[in-house]
Amino acid sequence: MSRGWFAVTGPPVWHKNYPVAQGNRQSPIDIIPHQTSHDPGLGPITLNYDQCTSINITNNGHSVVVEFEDPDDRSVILGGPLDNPYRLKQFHFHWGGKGCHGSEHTVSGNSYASELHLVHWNAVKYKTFGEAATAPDGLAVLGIFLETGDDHRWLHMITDALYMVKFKGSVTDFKAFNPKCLLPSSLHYWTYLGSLTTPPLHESVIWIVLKEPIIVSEKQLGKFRMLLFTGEEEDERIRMENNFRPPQPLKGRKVRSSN
Ligand SMILES: NS(=O)(=O)c1ccc(C(=O)NCC(F)(F)F)cc1
Ligand SMILES: [Zn+2]
Repeated sequence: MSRGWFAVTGPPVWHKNYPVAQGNRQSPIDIIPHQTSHDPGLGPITLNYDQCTSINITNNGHSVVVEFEDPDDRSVILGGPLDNPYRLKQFHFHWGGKGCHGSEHTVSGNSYASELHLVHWNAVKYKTFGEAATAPDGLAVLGIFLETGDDHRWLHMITDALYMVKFKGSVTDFKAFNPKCLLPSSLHYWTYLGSLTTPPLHESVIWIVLKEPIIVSEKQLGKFRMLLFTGEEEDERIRMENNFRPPQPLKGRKVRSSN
């Protein structure tokens, strides 16, 4: 079947401009639960999001992103594999085409319908997000799988805003949204050292992937597919879908399990 636009301009050709695409700690990966090591020293993660300040929602041509104010430690992730608190910067999603799965990480070769990434940065050791994004312990991304089933009671707050950011480069206000409403009931996780999954693919991410997916409806997921990869001024309208990178070689890395 014809590989989509993202598959032609996307992952298979990234290594030409970003040789790190073939590096030793690339993401995503296939997580094989029984091959992960349970590390009793690995504590629980804590998400202090109650004082978070969301700013806007934007279509950056790769995904739809909700950005947060990060002038202080008002909203952080801490604990687990992290030595410092990491500040919430943004969250975004990856998804498939109609009926196709679209998560980035897979579990025993199985992919989920979609994957939510909450991106945090180490403001203790680095002065800016940009600096942290190039450091080996600069970022911590919390990955949450989305599985289709009933409507998610809060996801409509995001999907209702998507028509405002249909075109690449569009942005609209998105205040007072707390992503805590998008978490599953369990915070049990797998963790490993990896990278950004889109160019420049910096190997700067401590990945924390939750084991329990959240449930959203096919209808809600379908609204993400009305977004476009292309800008308002472009002739060709290319639907934003299948914006996920496939799993990358583990290269001997250990995946640890919280329990
Ligand atoms: N899909 S992901 O791995 O969570 C992911 C998270 C963040 C970024 C990002 O900020 N790129 C811009 C930067 F940092 F300047 F390179 C890209 C991908
Ligand atoms: Zn992502």
